[in-house]
Amino acid sequence: MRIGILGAGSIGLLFASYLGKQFDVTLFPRRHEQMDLINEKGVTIETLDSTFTTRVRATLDKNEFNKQELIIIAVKQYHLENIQADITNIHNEIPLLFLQNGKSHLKLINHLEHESIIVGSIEHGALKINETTVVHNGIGLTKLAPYRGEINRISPLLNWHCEYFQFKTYLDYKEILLKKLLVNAIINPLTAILKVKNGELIKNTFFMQIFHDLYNEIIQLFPELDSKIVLNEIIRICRNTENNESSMLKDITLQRKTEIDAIVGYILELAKEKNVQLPLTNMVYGMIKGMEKRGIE
Ligand SMILES: NC(=O)C1=CN([C@@H]2O[C@H](COP(=O)(O)OP(=O)(O)OC[C@H]3O[C@@H](n4cnc5c(N)ncnc54)[C@H](OP(=O)(O)O)[C@@H]3O)[C@@H](O)[C@H]2O)C=CC1
Ligand SMILES: CC(C)(CO)C(=O)C(=O)O
Repeated sequence: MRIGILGAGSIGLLFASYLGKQFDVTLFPRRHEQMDLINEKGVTIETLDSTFTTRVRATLDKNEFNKQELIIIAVKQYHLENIQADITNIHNEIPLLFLQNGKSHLKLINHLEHESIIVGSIEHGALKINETTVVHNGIGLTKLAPYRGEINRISPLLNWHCEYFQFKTYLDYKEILLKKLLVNAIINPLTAILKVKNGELIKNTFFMQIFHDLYNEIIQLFPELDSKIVLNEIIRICRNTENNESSMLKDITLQRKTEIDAIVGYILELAKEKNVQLPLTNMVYGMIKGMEKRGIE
């Protein structure tokens, strides 16, 4: 199966390293410099117990999209607008897989005319440390569900077994995205504000109290979910990715824009519609927006 990966950041490199062991992978980075380095050195991954390099191709040639049998979109939410035209030009019969945190990408996806669109929720922790190297800091699942069309179009991927890199399919994309939204609404801003790795949130009793308070405030918006089960899932992901720096902490450290609007902003919009006050969530949102502004100025 020929797989194209659009975006060669933490997640793009993570997917390329594992999938490149089994499939014919082409990475589509944004910059020439990164393309050359990937073509020269391959992609190296550091896992808990080993380091290995996978040879994959990298290109900036967008015509190559249409030679793929699956395109994985591994850019941030706020990059999607810039690549919307590229995605629209991909032939409609090529399946697309979107891996973004948050839920804002659903608006863009809805406008696409592709026959098969899959959305994913990643529970791995990954950190790009240079243009060709990623550290796999937390082993988790990638949950996939069809947004439109048949998920079986990517059955070679679904049937492939790799111990540290597993996929599981679900029927209801709304449920997996909503649960992941809650994971990111708690872990990402708190780790970015407190400047701690994910595991610290559940090891430090004071941080854990803040975690619970924020969670209890947000979960009231979603009476359809079992509060205890979701809480345990968030704690499980924190534990599995204990050594990871969340993608939001990474963005704040590098003074980049974060995905706060697609995650916490989305929840605040929903609260407004439901006429529910979320003071803690508002505060957390303001803190991240303020830190972002300070970084960008
Ligand atoms: N990292 C993690 O542990 C996890 C991340 N996620 C989610 O996965 C998604 C990707 O995150 P992550 O990999 O961490 O983000 P990164 O910021 O590490 O990577 C994003 C990449 O997209 C590239 N990019 C931006 N615009 C373009 C473009 N026009 N063409 C090609 N490439 C482009 C950037 O290139 P450049 O370097 O040139 O700017 C960058 O390499 C996010 O939605 C995130 O929330 C989900 C779970 C875990
Ligand atoms: C799974 C988790 C919390 C890993 O850090 C993540 O989604 C992120 O960092 O964005």
